[in-house]
Amino acid sequence: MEQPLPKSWSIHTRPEIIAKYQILERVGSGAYSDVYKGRRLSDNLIVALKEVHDYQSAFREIEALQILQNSPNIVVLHEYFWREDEDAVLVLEFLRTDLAAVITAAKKDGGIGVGEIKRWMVQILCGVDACHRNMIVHRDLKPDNLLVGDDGVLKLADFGQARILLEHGLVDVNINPPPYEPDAADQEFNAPQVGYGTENAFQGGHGNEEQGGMSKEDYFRESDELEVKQSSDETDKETNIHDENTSCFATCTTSDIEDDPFKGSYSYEAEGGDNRHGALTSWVGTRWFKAPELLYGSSTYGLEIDLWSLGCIFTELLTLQPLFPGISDIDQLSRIINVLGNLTEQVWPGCAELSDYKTISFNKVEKPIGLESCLPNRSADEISLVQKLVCYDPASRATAMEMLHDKYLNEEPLPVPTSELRVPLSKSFHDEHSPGGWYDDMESDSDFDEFGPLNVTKTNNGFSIEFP
Ligand SMILES: Nc1ncnc2c1ncn2[C@@H]1O[C@H](COP(=O)(O)OP(=O)(O)OP(=O)(O)O)[C@@H](O)[C@H]1O
Repeated sequence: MEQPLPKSWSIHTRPEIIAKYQILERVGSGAYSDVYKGRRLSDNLIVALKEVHDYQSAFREIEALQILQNSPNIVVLHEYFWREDEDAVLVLEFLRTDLAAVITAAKKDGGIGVGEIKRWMVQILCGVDACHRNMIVHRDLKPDNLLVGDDGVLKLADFGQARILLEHGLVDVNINPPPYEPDAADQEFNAPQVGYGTENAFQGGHGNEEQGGMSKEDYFRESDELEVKQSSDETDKETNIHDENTSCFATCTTSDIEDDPFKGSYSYEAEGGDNRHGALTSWVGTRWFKAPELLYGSSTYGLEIDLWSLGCIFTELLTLQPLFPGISDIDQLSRIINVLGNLTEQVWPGCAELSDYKTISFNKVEKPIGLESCLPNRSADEISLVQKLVCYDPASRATAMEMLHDKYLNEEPLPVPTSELRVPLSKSFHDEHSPGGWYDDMESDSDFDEFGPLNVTKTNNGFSIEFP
């Protein structure tokens, strides 16, 4: 009988991984992961090895990527390694840079041409459309999570916060067969199998953005039907805040001011397991790209939160500046209100039902500055494109599919071919995309990283680690 592999505490000592991959330098880390460049020993293919230290994040990323594998603008998951009590390691296609680096480089290079902007937008929209057709809400769209290859192809990545709002079969039973057969142990959560998933596992076919058109109404109605209300208002001490930049007074609860940095960016615990029909947490996403319904604590949001983020990303492509660079959740809302005006039932019927609507109130903004002021020197079509996404009422936001048909993207100057996109040679460390700068400063979980690549060899007693 085959002996089970010994459990290891680091990617460098995982026999099943080092048997297939040479682990090269660490190329990035996030709140719950470390990412290494790797080389597949069988054919020298360069890959990214993403070691995910959080169970739920790993679960969600694998599940979403399995469904989206046929989509050209979604990062390829070659295979994954996951055994009980160990971190999951995802083997992803390696993409050298990202849209944040493109924007940073463009600041030095005198901007991005309109044809280039349009090609970036089309690629982002194709990726988001693929997600939304499969009822996957990404929940953390931002330039850093839009990876770019040397050939200019852009791919959505970092699905650690993604949620599937419907069972796959409900979208279209014929075109979206379940990507895997969970074994008995996994059925409770309908989880990706803990074990090894390989490219072969994907051959059964998955949701494809080129198939299975749904009307916008169906697309969103099905999402709406799943929305579940959660009343989790916690009464807290009232405080007045004055935002210097926006001259906007807010009355709110103290819980927001003593902003837990994690609240602004990540939390999975609030949702528990993978209860697709349960309430959703509003503690997702990165603040600058966060839709107002999330900032007001909604637990009943849908795919539209991604559309708001898209509007913020598109504005940044057009102006090379973040649209709403808030320094706390209250500051974030205050900036939005200064631009769009006060949030009322007139502009968004039903907004008073948002869980924090009554606990956060802003003084009346007599003259909102309007999105056009945030897009100086941009055309009316460009402003209108952003306005279709950055609007209060989620139901009014244009879908990714509708945006792909937008006049702006289909008229001269047309999107340039991907091969003509200027791709920066290296990935800059773009602090401006780190709200508060806190997560770039976070220490890595990997104890080896400070020492660079290590020589790890198997001995009779375990492993020998040689520091260079
Ligand atoms: N496929 C890839 N190819 C190259 N680099 C990658 C790849 N995936 C991730 N990275 C790098 O690793 C970093 C962290 O990855 P990712 O954002 O997926 O992890 P995360 O823990 O979910 O991060 P975050 O805290 O930003 O949500 C990325 O910013 C990127 O620099």
